Amino acid sequence: MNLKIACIQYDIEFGNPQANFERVSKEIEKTMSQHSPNIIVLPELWTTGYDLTRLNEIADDNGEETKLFIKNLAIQYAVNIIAGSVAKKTPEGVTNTMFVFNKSGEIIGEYSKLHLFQLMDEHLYLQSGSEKGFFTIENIPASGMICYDIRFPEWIRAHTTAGTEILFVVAEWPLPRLEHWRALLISRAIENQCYVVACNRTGSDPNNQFAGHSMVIDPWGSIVAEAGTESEILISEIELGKVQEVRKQIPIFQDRRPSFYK
Ligand SMILES: O=C(O)CCC(=O)C(=O)O
Repeated sequence: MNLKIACIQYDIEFGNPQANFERVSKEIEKTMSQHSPNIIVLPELWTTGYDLTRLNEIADDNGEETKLFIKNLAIQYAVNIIAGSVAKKTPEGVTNTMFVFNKSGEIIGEYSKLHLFQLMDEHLYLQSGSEKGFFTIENIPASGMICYDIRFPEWIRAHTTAGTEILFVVAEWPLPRLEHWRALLISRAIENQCYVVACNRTGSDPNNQFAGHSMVIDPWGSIVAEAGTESEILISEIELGKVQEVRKQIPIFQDRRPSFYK
């Protein structure tokens, strides 16, 4: 089975959800008319950016506005959407949360970032999630990860030992650590023998310049597609059969010795 995937990497407007909703609506319209993918992926915190000090004002109450907006687009274009992540206001605080919609507009996944990134003050303004990132998309077991999560191979392993074949990563990854981004994503694909589909943002905010370089990597670790540092729609086609092929050729999931890893 082949799937066409579009990662929409763009320059998020700092602290301006309305402008970002409008931008994403136009980008999805363009993506669908030019490429008709099966799945669209957006970056991390795409409604607000890292405007953390104003989250109380601009975070989305229980994610309701985002969910309605994405649901309508998914139905209108009959497309699955990994809706990056957004600042979701809950009674316990604000989480950095991914919503996943299928092409009928049903919500099929929700994941809140587990590892908060202290270098960008996330721990001061955000609450960590506590659930795994599993969902099933087009009958394929998949998982969502958010940015800093990719530095924790044990977290990702907890998803791939349970069957994940595609790892969707959404990010606001800064340019000075571009080579970490590339190396970590390629490593996660090789060691887990899964597809990695990673969507990063471009541009800058008052504190950081971001790397772009959204990437799609196959289970052998080969790069299927990679964007540059500017805004673009990165299109790729993935062949799901490759996951089982690679897992058969080098059977790491059978050869693991977890009793020695404690
Ligand atoms: O780990 C890194 O270097 C970047 C992480 C990050 O920017 C984030 O989690 O938002």
